[in-house]
Amino acid sequence: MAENKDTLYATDPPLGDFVFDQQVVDVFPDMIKRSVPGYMTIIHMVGQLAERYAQSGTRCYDLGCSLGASTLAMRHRIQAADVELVAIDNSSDMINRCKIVLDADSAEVPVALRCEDLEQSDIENASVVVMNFTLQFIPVARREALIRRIYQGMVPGGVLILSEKLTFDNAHHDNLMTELHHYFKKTNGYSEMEIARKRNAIENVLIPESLESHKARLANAGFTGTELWFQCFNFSSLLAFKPSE
Ligand SMILES: Nc1ncnc2c1ncn2[C@@H]1O[C@H](C[S@+](CC[C@H]([NH3+])C(=O)[O-])CC(=O)[O-])[C@@H](O)[C@H]1O
Ligand SMILES: O=C(O)C(=O)Cc1ccccc1
Repeated sequence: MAENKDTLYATDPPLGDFVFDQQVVDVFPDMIKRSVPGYMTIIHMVGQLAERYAQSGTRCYDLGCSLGASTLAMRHRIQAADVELVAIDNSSDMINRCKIVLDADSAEVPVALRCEDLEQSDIENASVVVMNFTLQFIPVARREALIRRIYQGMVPGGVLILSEKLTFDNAHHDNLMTELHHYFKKTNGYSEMEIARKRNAIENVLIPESLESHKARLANAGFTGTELWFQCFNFSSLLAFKPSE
């Protein structure tokens, strides 16, 4: 499928709050690659991690799957027998396009695609759960309940891969990371105007937290061995484990 360039914030009048609608779907692969440093590395490693941690007879979840990048990476690498992938997103525009992407792929692991609010979804018998830049869109006060439900739905020895945009408690470091991220976007062809408008559009929608807050929440829910395995500026990915019995 041809990849359309993201020019959503280049045109007047500027769009309102950011939503995952058809306009975003049409440019999403280009948008996320030019906006999230390390995105392709993280997707590649999600495949490797799923290969290692997927257990026979269990499910692997992609929560906030968008166009299914993590689902496809897992589907291409999982070797364990009798594994089902479950890809969930609450944007029907995303899910409709994701179905086309998955149908065009011939790998064998079955995928159940669900258009659901992941705060209401059943999560059961999961050996791998991926939340790749999705928790950041859930209201902060409801994040703990969701992380607990994920933990309850996992099998012993299961892994959660949690990728998030971060804030930093030190205001100087926080500004620096934001500047470095914006410079990354500039080098990827976004204008100062596009960067500023997108920043406004996501301000009330994408709420980043500190690494310490994420680690504390994961520990409260029962996860152990939480490690930061990837960071580029204010974009990160964590591994968290449900202990083996
Ligand atoms: N409550 C919710 N329930 C279900 N889905 C939701 C909810 N809230 C937001 N979403 C969905 O979470 C996704 C977040 S994008 C994930 C990228 C993908 N993981 C990727 O690896 O390419 C990240 C980004 O664009 O920064 C969108 O598709 C939303 O519709
Ligand atoms: O674009 C940004 O500035 C971001 O922080 C990342 C992002 C990527 C895709 C959708 C929303 C936010």
